[in-house]
Amino acid sequence: MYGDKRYLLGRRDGGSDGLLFLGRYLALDGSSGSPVFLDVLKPHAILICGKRGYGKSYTMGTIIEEFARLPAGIRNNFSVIVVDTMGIFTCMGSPNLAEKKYLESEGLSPEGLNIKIFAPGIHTGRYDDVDALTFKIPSSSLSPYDYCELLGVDPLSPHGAVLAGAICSRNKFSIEDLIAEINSSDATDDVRSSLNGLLTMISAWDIFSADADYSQIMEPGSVNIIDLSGYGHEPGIKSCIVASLSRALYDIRVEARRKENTGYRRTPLVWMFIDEAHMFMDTGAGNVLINEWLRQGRQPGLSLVLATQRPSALGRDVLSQADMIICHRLTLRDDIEALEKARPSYVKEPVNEALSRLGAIRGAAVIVDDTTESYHVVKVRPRVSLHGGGEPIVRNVD
Ligand SMILES: Nc1ncnc2c1ncn2[C@@H]1O[C@H](COP(=O)(O)OP(=O)(O)OP(=O)(O)O)[C@@H](O)[C@H]1O
Repeated sequence: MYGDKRYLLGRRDGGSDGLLFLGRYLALDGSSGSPVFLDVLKPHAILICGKRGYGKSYTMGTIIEEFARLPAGIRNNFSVIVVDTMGIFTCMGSPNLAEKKYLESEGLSPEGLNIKIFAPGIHTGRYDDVDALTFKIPSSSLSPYDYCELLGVDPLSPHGAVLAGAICSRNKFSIEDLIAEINSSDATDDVRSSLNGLLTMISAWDIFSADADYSQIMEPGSVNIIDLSGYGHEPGIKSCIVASLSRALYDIRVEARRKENTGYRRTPLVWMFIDEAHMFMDTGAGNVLINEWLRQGRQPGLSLVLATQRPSALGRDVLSQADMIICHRLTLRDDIEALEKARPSYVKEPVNEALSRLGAIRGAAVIVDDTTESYHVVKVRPRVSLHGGGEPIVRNVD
């Protein structure tokens, strides 16, 4: 189906195991050429960027699909976790029937994938045809600083001090335990009542639990979509969830890695996908993602795929730590300059020239691969499962 010649990104030595089919080489005349594959035998940090509507989340979905389609022997090494801020990956359980012909031209056919969808308790009833599982984070997985950020409280204020005291007085707690602890403290009435109100508000978000853990999303071979789109107007809670998740998964994998040195792998390697990643970079979540996942994630086997419309908002660290950048059409000067500053010496062409080769083709991307020290122009393959990110189409309803 793929022919003889192929391009393998993210791996120097060949081999046919652990490959994701990403798409095909895109020639200047728009015709497609040899297939392009991504390695998953080693951990990777991948940044997908591009202007609105040119294929970031589609490409992310294609990579997720390829994990779901890996043979079980390889797939069971991984747990795939998708932080879905807009609820656009939740329809991957349905086939992409609209692209049947296009898929057939690639030797593929429409296919709904075996995915698990998680959502906060108050949002699990939003799905027509799937039973979403309830997602909770352990209340104790957030630091006093995270809580202060979430509640808009200055950590150095009396409110911050009382809150930190209540959090640090127990190893495991529910939000109700924190409220009780604060009510029985010798804080002033003013501090007690405002913390009470704020904690009651976050308790209503139905996401915290004293007993939650992440075992459900760490099943070998599983593809887990965590739909946070119900928290549309509360970016603070989304970043707390990402902070909790990324910190806990880091700890789980560091612990597992120690045991793997002497024995069998019981805890899967993690590939975490985060769309709209710029939302998280200036928060506690961004610290964990940059310092623990991007800088130290290789050894514990953590791979991160970030997508953003605004690479300039991610900061230099993210651009320099990514070992692969998949860049769809970009037109904002700030974003092009940010990538230009991070351009490795083996990319001979200035970024704006390389990007001009893409034209306005949706799904076309320049891929810079640090492992093979090369860059390529690729058209990402069509999706076999339904993509939820397209614009709604206006129809004449007369
Ligand atoms: N590789 C591709 N093959 C075919 N169509 C594609 C491809 N990539 C993108 N498209 C088309 O472009 C549309 C927009 O892509 P996508 O939803 O990924 O945009 P985006 O870059 O994530 O935008 P936003 O920033 O608004 O989320 C898709 O709905 C799809 O119709």
